[in-house]
Amino acid sequence: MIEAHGLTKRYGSKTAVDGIDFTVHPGRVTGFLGPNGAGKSTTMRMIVGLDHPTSGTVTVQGRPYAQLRSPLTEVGALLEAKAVHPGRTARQHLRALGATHGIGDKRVDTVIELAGLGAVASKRVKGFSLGMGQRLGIAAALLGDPHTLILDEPVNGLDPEGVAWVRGLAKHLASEGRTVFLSSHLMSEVAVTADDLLVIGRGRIVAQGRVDDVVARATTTTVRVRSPHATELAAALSGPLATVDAIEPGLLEVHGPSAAEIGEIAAASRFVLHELTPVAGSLEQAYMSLTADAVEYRSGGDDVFLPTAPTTQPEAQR
Ligand SMILES: Nc1ncnc2c1ncn2[C@@H]1O[C@H](COP(=O)(O)OP(=O)(O)OP(=O)(O)O)[C@@H](O)[C@H]1O
Repeated sequence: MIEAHGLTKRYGSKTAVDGIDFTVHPGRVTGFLGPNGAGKSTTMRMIVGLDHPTSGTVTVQGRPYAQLRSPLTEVGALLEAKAVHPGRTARQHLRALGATHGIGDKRVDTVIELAGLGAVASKRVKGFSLGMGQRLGIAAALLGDPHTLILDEPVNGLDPEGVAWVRGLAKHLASEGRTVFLSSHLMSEVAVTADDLLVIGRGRIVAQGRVDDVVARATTTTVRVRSPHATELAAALSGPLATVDAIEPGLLEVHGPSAAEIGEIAAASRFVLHELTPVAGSLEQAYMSLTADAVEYRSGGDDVFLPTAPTTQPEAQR
């Protein structure tokens, strides 16, 4: 379990993490989401003692990282800025790490195989692709068979097989009762991997809880309604509490009332329904809505990619 109380980190005048409280539970995968610069890496670095809080505390199994007796066997971390000697091979790197904790070659070989690095274990790390480097970082995090895993963007640079591997691995580790805390910008991946969410924006927690609950609170459920009486039904439904979009002839998307309420209204007017489907909001929609006010580095609009309109008429039209 990871617990933070009033956790704060300031760099000069910049408050990277602003007095946050959260709990990351064992036996679950917790996704850590937030826009660029929101404070995710800083928070993770504080959990593993690479940064010191300006104020507040963060503990793993009730203790600050610095007080853990055998850190590598208690907390495994994959953080972006990892120190890997480029001249070492993957196996040498893992053996050197293991040696600090009395972890033997057998375990090193196990994590090499687990991470799919068998074919390149004797190659120097400086020749590694981004994805191979990620796999090595994950192998290092697993080396001590820790009860808590902190993974900062673990799927960054991985091929589809690697992404699926991380997904399965995270779920498997959680099913063994371990605490798995991972950050990602890939909403589709988090949606299928995480049980819980912690969403941060500008250094503050903007949402936390079970994925389904966070999504349900941050989005509205839309109901797809197919009916030969769509036009009349749309008129009957429209009001201050409902918005109705006509998608195509005979198909409506209704925002506001529940499927049951729509069914009742349709029945009262004897409108036949061919479909009545609640469509839950997506994690991406929830994320966009939760962090809308917290995005510091926003992309330009679509128009920046579009060619500018010609200022002169083409020859043929003159
Ligand atoms: N060592 C540092 N010195 C000064 N400012 C820092 C330092 N580390 C982080 N920051 C600032 O703290 C804020 C939070 O950064 P952090 O890297 O934690 O964000 P993040 O959520 O991990 O972002 P990303 O998704 O882009 O990785 C940013 O404004 C960043 O510029």
